[in-house]
This record gives sequence, structure tokens and C-alpha cells, in this order.
Amino acid sequence: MEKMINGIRRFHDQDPEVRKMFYTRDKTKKLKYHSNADLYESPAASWRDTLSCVMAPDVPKAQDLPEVCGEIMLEYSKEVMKLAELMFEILSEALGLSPNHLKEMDCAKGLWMLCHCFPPCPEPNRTFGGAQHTDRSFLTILLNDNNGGLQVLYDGYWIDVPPNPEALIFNVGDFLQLISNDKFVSMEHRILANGGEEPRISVACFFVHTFTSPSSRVYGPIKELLSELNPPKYRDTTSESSNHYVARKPNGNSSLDHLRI
Ligand SMILES: O=C(O)CCC(=O)C(=O)O
Ligand SMILES: [Fe+2]
Repeated sequence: MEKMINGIRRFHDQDPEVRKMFYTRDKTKKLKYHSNADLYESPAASWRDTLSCVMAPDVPKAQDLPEVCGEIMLEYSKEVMKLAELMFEILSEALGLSPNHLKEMDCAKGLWMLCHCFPPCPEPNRTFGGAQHTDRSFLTILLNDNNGGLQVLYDGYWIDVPPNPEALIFNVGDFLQLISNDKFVSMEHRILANGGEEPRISVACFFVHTFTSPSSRVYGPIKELLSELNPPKYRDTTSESSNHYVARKPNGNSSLDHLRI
């Protein structure tokens, strides 16, 4: 975990000329680097630079990744995928299903890795590092360095998540909410703009289905969970029609709103 944080810090510490080689706002690219993700959508751009890469199911080649962090991104992905499989087994059991149920739905198959850097912001009270949102994933596994900033919305209050580089944070995403028919609820969170002196590093591993078999797979509330007393709360959707879900919505609306029955 420490090696991963250091590798991502090395990437963001590089000369802009080197980082520029990876810069793109083309959403179809598997590897991209950009600043202020919501630049053209939000009233105040998020104070953040992000290197993101689709790491699974198609594993990128080391030589296609940035030299200073490619190896560790590949190594970290492998470990985080093992952890996700285990977590999906536990979550399946918590739903009263067989341990392999969520894995067999390919919940652990697609990995989109977002390697963030939140540079010190000269006016941190005028924007965010990341505005309020829920993750458009089944599950997100989050690694932070020792700089705080992440907050979760609980009972109407924003609560600081204490930074701990030796811990991982598991966030339920919108798609787990959908297939569990609201048994698990995705977490509203935000990241304050960095008011400190040093850049804050975090790595968010999004387990998603978009990159697995686009358009073919249909997701809806798991049939085994439904009954007369627990009717489906969402319509079925394909990965194609929900393709936008990895993008953040500046208005903070859930990506599930348009699917709710
Ligand atoms: O940096 C963080 O702590 C959280 C990042 C995040 O929420 C995201 O990438 O969706
Ligand atoms: Fe998030």
C-alpha cells in the first residue's frame, strides 16, 4: 500500500512535460490523465489531478503505463482484485445468497483505477477536491495517504474520515444498491479541497461492469431477493444504457434516479 501511494506520488511529482504525454479528456481512452475532472460541468472545478486506467478484465501492458508507477499499479491491482473477490463473497452471504453469487454476476471483473493527486489549493473554501457524489460502481476500494479531506454524509452531517494509509476503505457503489434492491446503500461522500502544504494522494479502485461485456449483460435487482413484500425498486439496465454511470454528476443526483420504479 505504501509502495502504491509512493508510486502515484512519483507520477504526479514529475515534470509537466512528462505528465502531458498521458493527458487526454477523451472518455473512451483506457489510460488517461487530466486535471479538474468536472471542469466543463461544475460551477467550481474540482482541485484535483487524476491518472486513471482500466486494469481489468483486459490487463494493460507494463510498457503502456507510466514508467514510474506502472509495475506497482499492476501489482496493486492483482492484490486489490483478490480482496474484492473475498468482499463480494462476504456481501453475497450477507444477502443470504451463495458465496459466489456476486462474483458470478461479474461484480469483481472490471477494475477502473483512479489515482488522484489533490494539490494544495490557494482558496480551499471556494471549491472541493471532489464534490458530493456516490460512486457509480458495485464497490470501491479506497486507499488514502495520511492527509485528510474525505467526508461521508451520515444522518445529514458531514463526518471526517480520519486518514490512515495502512487501512482500506470499502464504499458501496450505486450498482450494488441497485442489484441488492436497496439492501446496501451507496455512500454519499466528498473530498475537501486541500488546504495543507503537501499534495494529498489517494487511489480509488472502482469495481464496475462497463468494461466487461458492454451492452450484453443486464443488471437489475437480484431475483432471489425479491418477493411480494420486497418488490423490485429498480428497472433492469444494460451496461450500455448505464454507460454514463462512471462519470460524476455535478448536481449530485444519484445515477440510480432514472432507474427507480
Ligand atoms: O480521494 C478520496 O478519498 C476519494 C476519491 C473518490 O471519492 C472517488 O474517486 O470517487
Ligand atoms: Fe468517490
